[in-house]
Amino acid sequence: MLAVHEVTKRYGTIAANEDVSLVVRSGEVVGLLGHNGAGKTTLVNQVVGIARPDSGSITVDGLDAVARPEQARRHCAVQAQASVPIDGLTPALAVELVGRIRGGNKADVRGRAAARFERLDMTAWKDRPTDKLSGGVKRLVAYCLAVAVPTPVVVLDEPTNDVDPVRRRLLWQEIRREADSGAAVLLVTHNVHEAEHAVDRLVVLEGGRVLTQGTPSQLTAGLRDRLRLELRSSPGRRPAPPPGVEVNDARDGLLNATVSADDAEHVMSWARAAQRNGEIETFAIQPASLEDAYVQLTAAVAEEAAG
Ligand SMILES: Nc1ncnc2c1ncn2[C@@H]1O[C@H](COP(=O)(O)OP(=O)(O)OP(=O)(O)O)[C@@H](O)[C@H]1O
Repeated sequence: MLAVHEVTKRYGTIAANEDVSLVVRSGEVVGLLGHNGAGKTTLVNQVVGIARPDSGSITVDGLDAVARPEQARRHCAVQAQASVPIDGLTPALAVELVGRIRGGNKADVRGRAAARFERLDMTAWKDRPTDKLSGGVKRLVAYCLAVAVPTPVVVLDEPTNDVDPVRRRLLWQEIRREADSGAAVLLVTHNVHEAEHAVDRLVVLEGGRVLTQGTPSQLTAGLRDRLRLELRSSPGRRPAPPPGVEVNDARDGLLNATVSADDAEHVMSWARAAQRNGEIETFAIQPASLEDAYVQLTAAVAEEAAG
C-alpha cells in the first residue's frame, strides 16, 4: 500500500535520508523509530509530497507520489508533528469541515467522528471552542482531523505526544482499529516502550539510513538470553551487585543492570536475601525489551562512528 524504494534526500551536505526502503502493507502498523535528526520527518514529508526525493521512488496506493504528489496525497491521511490551527472552531465542527473538504458525505463524516470521539473518551470536549482545550486534547483532535475520512494510507507523526496515559491507550487501540479496517499505517514515535506492544513492524532510522527493520520480537531476538534487573536500594544502602550483573545505570538508589539468563537464578536468590535483610526495597527481573535492543543497536552505531 505504501512503498518507499531507495529514497535519498540531501539538504546541502546533510544526507537526511539515504537509500531508505520500506513497505507498509494494508492492515499493518509500522513504527518509524530514530533519534532526533535521524530523518523520520524528512521521510514522512516526502511520502506526503511536501518534499521531493533527490532519487528513489515512493508509491501510495499504487500511485507515484513523487511524480504526482497531489494525487497520492488524496489517498493518504496525515497527522503532522506541528499542531493544527483550528482556533475558533469546535472539534466536532473542525472534523466535519475537514471531512467534507476531503470529499466525505456529511452523515458519514459526522457518524464516524461521533463514534471516534466516544471511543477516545472526548465527547465532553467535542463542542468546546478548541482554543480552550488542553495540549493533549488538541493532539487528539489533530488525530481525528487526520482520519476524518478513511484513506488507504495513514501517516502519523508522534500522535501520542502530550496525551494522558489513559487516552494514549485508547488512541493506540484506535490506531490498531484503523489498520484492522484495511489502512496501511506508518507511525513516527519516540516511545519505544509503547511501540513494542502496538506495532506490527518497526523500521529504525539512524543518520538518514535504515539501521534495521523487523517485528518487535525479531529485533529483540539477539537479547533473548539477556534479562534486565531493576532494583531500588533502601535509603542509605548501596548493596554491591553479585558477579554476573552488568550495571547499565545506577543513580538515586535505582539500579538498572543486565543479567544473563544462566545467572538469573543466583541473582534472584541474592536479591531476595538483600530484600530480607533490608538492603533493597524492591527488585524485578524481566526479559530484555525492545528499548534495550534499540539502545544497544544505536549505541553500537555511535561507537562505530566515533571510531
Ligand atoms: N529543510 C531542511 N533544511 C536543512 N536541513 C534539514 C531540513 N529538514 C531536515 N534537515 C536536516 O535533516 C536531518 C534529518 O532531520 P529530520 O527532521 O528528518 O529528523 P527527525 O528524525 O524527524 O528528527 P526529530 O525526531 O527531532 O523530529 C537533520 O540533520 C536535519 O537538521
